[in-house]
Amino acid sequence: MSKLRVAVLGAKGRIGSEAVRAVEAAEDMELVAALGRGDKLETLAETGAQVAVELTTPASVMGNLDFCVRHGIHAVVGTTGWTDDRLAQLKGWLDQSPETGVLIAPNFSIGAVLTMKFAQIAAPYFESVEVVELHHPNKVDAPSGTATRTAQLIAEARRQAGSAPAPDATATALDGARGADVDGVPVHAVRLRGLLAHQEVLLGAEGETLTVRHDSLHHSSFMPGILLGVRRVVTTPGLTFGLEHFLDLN
Ligand SMILES: NC(=O)C1=CN([C@@H]2O[C@H](COP(=O)(O)OP(=O)(O)OC[C@H]3O[C@@H](n4cnc5c(N)ncnc54)[C@H](OP(=O)(O)O)[C@@H]3O)[C@@H](O)[C@H]2O)C=CC1
Ligand SMILES: O=C(O)C1=N[C@H](C(=O)O)C[C@H](O)C1
Repeated sequence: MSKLRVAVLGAKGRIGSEAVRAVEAAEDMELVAALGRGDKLETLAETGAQVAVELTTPASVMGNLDFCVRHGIHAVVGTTGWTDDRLAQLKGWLDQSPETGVLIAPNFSIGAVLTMKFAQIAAPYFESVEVVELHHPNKVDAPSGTATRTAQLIAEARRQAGSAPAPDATATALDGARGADVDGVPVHAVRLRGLLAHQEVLLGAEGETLTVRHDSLHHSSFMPGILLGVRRVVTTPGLTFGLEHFLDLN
């Protein structure tokens, strides 16, 4: 069986360098390119890359995906910063290249994917729900992509169930004190030396609370999800948003 030809973009970064090692260690994959900032994207075509693993920055990701999709190179994307406008632009590119697949995974770790699922299930059963994400202080975006997605999924679950808005009597507040409002769900971001990537979903009802917490303690937690994404994206044309779709959780 021929090996999947894989490239990593953002190969010198925190998660990118771990992904390079994971692809090199995977028996069914061959690392054909490891690109950093300033390296030519043409290398992807020249080396015959079938899948690009995109782990750069919100400022770089769109240019890289434009190139990949135009060249029929599938992509597995962990980079954050996804807005409705960006997703619409990407879908437009994919319409012009209907055999190409792109997976965007707000989080590649199984625990984080399950946290999102559990939060979605629990959200309609509690009056109050808030999300707290905690990350290393080198992270450039807030709130995290995972927390944003979690809040969107919670909001959708509550909408579908006809849940009332969460109670909150706050009449005065300093800017930011109640967090960011993501689809009506407060999301709080902590940046702390010593942390990597952590999230708590706090749910409250009369007389009880439920906390769903996940901790990524090392970048290795993201690698099985990235490798699964690479294996599945080559046979999944179009846009897939969320690793759960490749885990058959839906
Ligand atoms: N989905 C998931 O499970 C996870 C997602 N992430 C996300 O992945 C992204 C990267 O995170 P992290 O590794 O911590 O960040 P880093 O800053 O450590 O890494 C990003 C790397 O990308 C490089 N880069 C920037 N632009 C380009 C470009 N155009 N082409 C190639 N390389 C480029 C940077 O170079 P330079 O240093 O020169 O700028 C840097 O080496 C973030 O958006 C983060 O949120 C992170 C962990 C898990
Ligand atoms: O920047 C990080 O480190 C991470 N980014 C992703 C996010 O924003 O959700 C995934 C994980 O939280 C680590």
